[in-house]
Amino acid sequence: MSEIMIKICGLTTEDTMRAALDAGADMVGLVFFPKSPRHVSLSQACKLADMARGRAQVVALTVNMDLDSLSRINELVRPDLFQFHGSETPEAIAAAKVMFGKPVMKAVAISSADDLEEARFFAVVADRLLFDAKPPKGSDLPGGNGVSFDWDLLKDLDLPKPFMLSGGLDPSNVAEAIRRSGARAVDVSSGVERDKGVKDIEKIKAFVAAARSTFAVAGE
Ligand SMILES: O=C(O)c1ccccc1NCC(=O)[C@H](O)[C@H](O)COP(=O)(O)O
Repeated sequence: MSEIMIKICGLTTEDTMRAALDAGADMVGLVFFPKSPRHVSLSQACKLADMARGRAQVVALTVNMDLDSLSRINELVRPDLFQFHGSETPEAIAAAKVMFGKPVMKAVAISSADDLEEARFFAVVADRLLFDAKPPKGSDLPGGNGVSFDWDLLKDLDLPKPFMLSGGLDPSNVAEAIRRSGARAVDVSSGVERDKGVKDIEKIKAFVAAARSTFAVAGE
């Protein structure tokens, strides 16, 4: 496995999925949230997941979804892990983990050091945490808003589970974000798009290259 883990989230087309896989993404995210411009139907998701299987981990991203709907995604799409990006409780996350027997990642919205305390509750049940910025006021989306938070807050963070950094990353700032936060895993959506919900192949390649080269420089 690469030394920096890279997730490209919100892929909706075969071309952009192929670009993410060819660029060497470790994880690819499929969004199941109808309000999102990146929402995929179950049939689209099955096709995209089949392309990725064996090349990258397929992440099913959901927001406050009930167990029946999660089960349908699990059976049909067969993701490698679930990402919960809503206000799911630790109990709901634990229930899904037991039911599906798969790793789960919980998104935690950060705007100040106090928010990191919430992460400690989720670190008990989730396999990984994903730190994202709080959504701007009035946003319909709990994530994928292209907004960043103070990366320095994560420096020297002592948690029993690994974390992934997300929120407002792009090819031009991912290097600095990795250096300042100490993250060993990064996630991007808007920062590799040319329009809201429309991924850009060149930006995907540039993001993966920038994240990987940063780790090599930082590790010297
Ligand atoms: O991407 C979405 O549309 C989305 C919708 C609902 C919940 C979460 C969503 N995305 C979450 C992600 O994993 C994003 O990659 C993460 O929030 C970073 O997004 P961005 O700031 O746009 O890179």
